[in-house]
Amino acid sequence: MLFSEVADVPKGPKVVAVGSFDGVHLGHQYLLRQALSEAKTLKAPLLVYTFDPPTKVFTRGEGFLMDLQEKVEALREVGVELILAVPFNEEFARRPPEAFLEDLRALQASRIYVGEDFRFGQGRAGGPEALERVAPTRVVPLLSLGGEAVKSSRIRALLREGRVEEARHLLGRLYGAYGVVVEGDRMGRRLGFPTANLAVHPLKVLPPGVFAVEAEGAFGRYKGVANVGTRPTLGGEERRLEVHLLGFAGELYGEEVRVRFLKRLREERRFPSLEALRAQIAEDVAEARAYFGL
Ligand SMILES: Cc1cc2nc3c(=O)[nH]c(=O)nc-3n(C[C@H](O)[C@H](O)[C@H](O)COP(=O)(O)O)c2cc1C
Ligand SMILES: Nc1ncnc2c1ncn2[C@@H]1O[C@H](COP(=O)(O)OP(=O)(O)O)[C@@H](O)[C@H]1O
Repeated sequence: MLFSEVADVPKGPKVVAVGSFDGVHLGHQYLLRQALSEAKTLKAPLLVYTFDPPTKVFTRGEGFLMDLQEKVEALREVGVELILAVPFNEEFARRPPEAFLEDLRALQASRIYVGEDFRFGQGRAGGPEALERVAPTRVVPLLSLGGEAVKSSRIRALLREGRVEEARHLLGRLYGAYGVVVEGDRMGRRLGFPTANLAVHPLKVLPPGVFAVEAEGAFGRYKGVANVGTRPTLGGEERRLEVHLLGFAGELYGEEVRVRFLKRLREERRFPSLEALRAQIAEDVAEARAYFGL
């Protein structure tokens, strides 16, 4: 169950895990598993109290790894059933730490779980000591992999460089994006490789480059090749995510498509001619086919 207001959450004592949980990565999963296990012992439900958008997206204009729909799905996969996602805006950011403690009291928190770096309230004034005034608080140390803490910002940085395989390793799942198929410039068909152009939220972090992907929707599940970039060969400007599905023929306009990034094939480049671009895309398809064993 998903709620957006404290008052709507069912009554009764509960374990509350608080955070932005952007990406629901391995560090988040590590924290949530501990919270779920203690909830089981206490015979109380676990509530994840999260912020939409993630606080840093709002305060620093950073991109996000997951929108609320994706986050809810990932939390459910970890076994979380109760989610409170409060809209994080100007007004919420200005709330004093005490207002947040009031929320936790109203939620009847009997245990609180936060990551080591969690701060709350205006000016990040509140920390774990203050949470202890509401309920015993477990401060979970940041999980480390490869000698570095697993953090959403580290995953965002990897993705900004197109490093989807390393991001997958820290996320514990493939990185994905989704959107409704919109009309493009109708060049794909002329090139021999029709591409579904996905309307993706402008703040969604997308890895630049050409990738072997899986694509899924009401139309089925396909392997494919995707390009994330501005299409410099065609003088494009805005960022796009386009996917060509292998072995598919049909109409996709208006369909929702979800793409998962498996392997980076190369950088996007500017080609001297459409013919050179076409030849390169044919090579990308051959490389993806080999990767998938098709
Ligand atoms: C696998 C793949 C790789 C691509 N690589 C490039 C690239 O390196 N440079 C580029 O300018 N466009 C690249 N494109 C984008 C094509 O220019 C684009 O698919 C074509 O313009 C069709 O656009 P449309 O869907 O708007 O008709 C690539 C597309 C695909 C599917
Ligand atoms: N194998 C395929 N992969 C992706 N889209 C396909 C495929 N076959 C047909 N299509 C359809 O063709 C459209 C893309 O053709 P394209 O010429 O690139 O047009 P547009 O510029 O409007 O994207 C897709 O939106 C989809 O409806």
